[in-house]
Amino acid sequence: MSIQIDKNADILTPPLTPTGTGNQLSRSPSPSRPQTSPAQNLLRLQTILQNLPTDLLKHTHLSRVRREDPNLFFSALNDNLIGLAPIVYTPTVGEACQKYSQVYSGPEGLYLSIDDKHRIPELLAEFAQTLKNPPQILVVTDGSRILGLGDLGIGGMGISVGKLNLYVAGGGINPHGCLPVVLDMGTNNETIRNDPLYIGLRRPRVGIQEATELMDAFMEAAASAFPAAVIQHEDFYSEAAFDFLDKYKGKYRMFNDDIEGTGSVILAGFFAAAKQASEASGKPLKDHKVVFLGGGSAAVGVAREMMNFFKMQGLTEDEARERFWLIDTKGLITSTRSDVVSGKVAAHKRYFIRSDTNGVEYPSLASVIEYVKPTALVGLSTTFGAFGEDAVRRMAELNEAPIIFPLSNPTSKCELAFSDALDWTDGRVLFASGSPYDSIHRDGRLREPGQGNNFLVFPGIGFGALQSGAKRITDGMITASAIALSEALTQEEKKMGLLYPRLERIREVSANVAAGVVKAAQDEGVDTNEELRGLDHAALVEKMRKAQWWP
Ligand SMILES: NC(=O)C1=CN([C@@H]2O[C@H](COP(=O)(O)OP(=O)(O)OC[C@H]3O[C@@H](n4cnc5c(N)ncnc54)[C@H](O)[C@@H]3O)[C@@H](O)[C@H]2O)C=CC1
Ligand SMILES: CC(=O)C(=O)O
Ligand SMILES: [Mg+2]
Repeated sequence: MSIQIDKNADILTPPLTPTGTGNQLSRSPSPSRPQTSPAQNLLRLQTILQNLPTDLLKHTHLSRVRREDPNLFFSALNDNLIGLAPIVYTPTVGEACQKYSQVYSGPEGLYLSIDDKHRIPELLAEFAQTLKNPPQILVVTDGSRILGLGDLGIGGMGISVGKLNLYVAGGGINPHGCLPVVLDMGTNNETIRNDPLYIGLRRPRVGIQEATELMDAFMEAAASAFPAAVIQHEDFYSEAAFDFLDKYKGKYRMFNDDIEGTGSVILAGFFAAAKQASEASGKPLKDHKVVFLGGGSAAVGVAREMMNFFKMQGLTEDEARERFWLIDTKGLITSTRSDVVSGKVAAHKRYFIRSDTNGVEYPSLASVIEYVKPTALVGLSTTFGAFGEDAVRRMAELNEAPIIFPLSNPTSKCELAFSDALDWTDGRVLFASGSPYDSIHRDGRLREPGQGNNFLVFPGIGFGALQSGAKRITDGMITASAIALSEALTQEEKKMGLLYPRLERIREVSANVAAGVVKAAQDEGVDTNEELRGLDHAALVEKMRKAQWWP
């Protein structure tokens, strides 16, 4: 398959109208068309959504609305983000990616094929000419690890679109500056490959060498065609994710959302949770012990970023690393495990290998909990229900306020449901999941689950990088995004014991995150926007708020 360019829908939304407002609502009404007001359109859309029987149908209907009338789509999202985020994003976006070819109704972004790897610059230059506005944010995936659902091939386009929906709704990026991209490198998922409706390449996924050739060409051509844009890498399988991040981070204005965005959001939630847990136990913050179920891009990215928590408590790097225990399908990652001894263990796991287990192996979560006696459990294992009743009850015996973050997406892959977490810990759990759960009334009190999902930071990271004109997205900018998110909690939210700010305030929170990112870019000397220099946090937040796009 070659590049697909739809000149009317080549970017998340249709092109701008001649009046430059980019939406249908502002067009002069045609005498032959019935009149309808924006308020009526919004009410009509809400009514239609209420009457559609499944979340997938709501998702596909909303996708169509976004392409036809972005102003209406983003009005609806802003009006009810809590209700619609689970439809346009996780969990429903997972099903939409799985069934992408079955419900496909037209191009939503840029589809590039491995077959075209030798003419990527030419294709991107041609594509750039069709755009009325240069893209500001590109979200690119190869579809190889979509949420916890595995290789979905070209269906990965759905996740690029979903992320950009939240860039607009949550971060205030102009939708006409959003470009979703999927790189079609084949797929190892035989079910979708054999589906007669599949619209991607019907062949096994290419190896890492060929994938890197396409990525090299894409990164170079995208940075050249859209020099001001931020490029977000999304849902690459873990080995590729780390390889690409290491290779491009120092060269292009890019970041990896699963490694760095997730690292940031979980560091922020852990600041709040560890403080509450230590207040309950009387134990120092530096004594927290964190067990991860999972050793992929998300787990290693989060553990790496959470090292900053312990360094801030005065620990050295080696001491901070000692606070983490990572479990993968073969058990606790130890220096004596056979794949480690033979050198076969994936490179990204090596940093967290435990070499203090005296030759004893810990093959299961239960055995690691007994050995470590952790204060926190983090799930990034793609395994539904992996935090079972015994493990959770044991965490509640060991801790006054156990920290349990089942973060795998979508809900069908989540390690622990919120209701079970409350039941099995007598309500003492400090909880955050990757996909949303409803609040629960318990013991006369409303318990609100945290949503530890990178959507709380990536819009601010991208927006801050854009506004500061950052040449690169540094580690310091990522950590600053986490600190800004944790500091965005209001007194009332803290009093309620929340780990994250409420979603209703996402625009304000994203402006705070972006301001933190801008300041870090300035401190690290990678910013180019001189106008923002010398401003304090409040003034930067004000600048970010004013720069946000509204429907
Ligand atoms: N909440 C959030 O914001 C985010 C959540 N995630 C979620 O994290 C999950 C993992 O993503 P990646 O690390 O990129 O995937 P991955 O597939 O590379 O990693 C999964 C890891 O879990 C391990 N694993 C699988 N089953 C296991 C089991 N039963 N017991 C112990 N370990 C097991 C595997 O060995 C592997 O190390 C996905 O579900 C994804 O949706 C990813 C990014 C952000
Ligand atoms: C949230 C996200 O980025 C993921 O689950 O992959
Ligand atoms: Mg992701």
